Amino acid sequence: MSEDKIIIKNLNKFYGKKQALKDINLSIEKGMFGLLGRNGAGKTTLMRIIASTLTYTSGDIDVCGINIKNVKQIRKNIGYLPQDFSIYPSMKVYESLEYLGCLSKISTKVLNKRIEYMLEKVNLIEEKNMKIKALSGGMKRRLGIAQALLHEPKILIVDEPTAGLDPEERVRFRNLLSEVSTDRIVILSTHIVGDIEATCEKIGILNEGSLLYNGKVDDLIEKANNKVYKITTNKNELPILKKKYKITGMHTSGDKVIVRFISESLVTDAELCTPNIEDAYMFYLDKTTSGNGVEV
Ligand SMILES: Nc1ncnc2c1ncn2[C@@H]1O[C@H](COP(=O)(O)OP(=O)(O)OP(=O)(O)O)[C@@H](O)[C@H]1O
Repeated sequence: MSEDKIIIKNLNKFYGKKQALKDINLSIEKGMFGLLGRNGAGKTTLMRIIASTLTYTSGDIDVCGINIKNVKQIRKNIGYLPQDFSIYPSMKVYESLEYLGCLSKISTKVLNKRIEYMLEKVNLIEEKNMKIKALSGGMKRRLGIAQALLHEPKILIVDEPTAGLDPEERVRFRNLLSEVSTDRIVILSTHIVGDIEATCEKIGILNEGSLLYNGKVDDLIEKANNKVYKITTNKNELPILKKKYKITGMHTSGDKVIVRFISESLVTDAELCTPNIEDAYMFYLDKTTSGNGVEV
């Protein structure tokens, strides 16, 4: 049903002469959807257009049965955590949510209950009287999720949320996103492949404004089957390997270097490995942008 989906048709976006999105066709359903791409691929542009904070040049978008032109209705249905989320540093956590809730015209009676509920959910109840400037980076991101969900939207859009977080906070944040995606659409935009692997069943890969891949993570990984190898070598041999293959990982141990790489043809003196999403992403990006094409 279109009430549960975001449907994007022939979407184009120009900034002056620069085309940031090229004829995007995409359908996003309930659950976590990962939007992956290099810096400048067009992720933020797409996120902001869906969140109705940026206009598009041509095409059409339907957000849970509402046309994108109906900005007021769209905003009621969307919670957005931008890449550069910031709020008055001298405000306290609870106070800031009260302030944002008032701006969203949530009645005071409902608002206090929602704030308590959201602070529990994002694990910030003990910090509710702390000033925002005293929060850690991870806490600030979690507060960002609380503010984005305060008006109970059907869709949550999160742009590059884990940059700069320590490993424990990153895992905690990812788990929070997975939890909130059980009853809504969550779009996670990132260039960190590990964030996607841990949370998303479906992904889209953007490159220079074009959607290169749209489908299941497992199907993408399948494409790199029998193409990922591991070899133990020494530092002198490294430049030769780098010239010959696409390197996806390197681990130094004393004089030895263990190199993980992609090869389309059989490499008899290296060990074949099970691909992970990072290998598959590198393989797919390389194939589809080198002009050789990839079997789909
Ligand atoms: N306001 C703007 N004016 C002109 N060009 C822009 C503007 N905003 C973005 N662009 C360009 O559009 C392209 C897509 O940018 P966008 O920020 O959407 O990419 P991104 O995938 O989110 O990158 P990042 O991961 O670095 O945030 C880039 O080439 C960028 O330079």
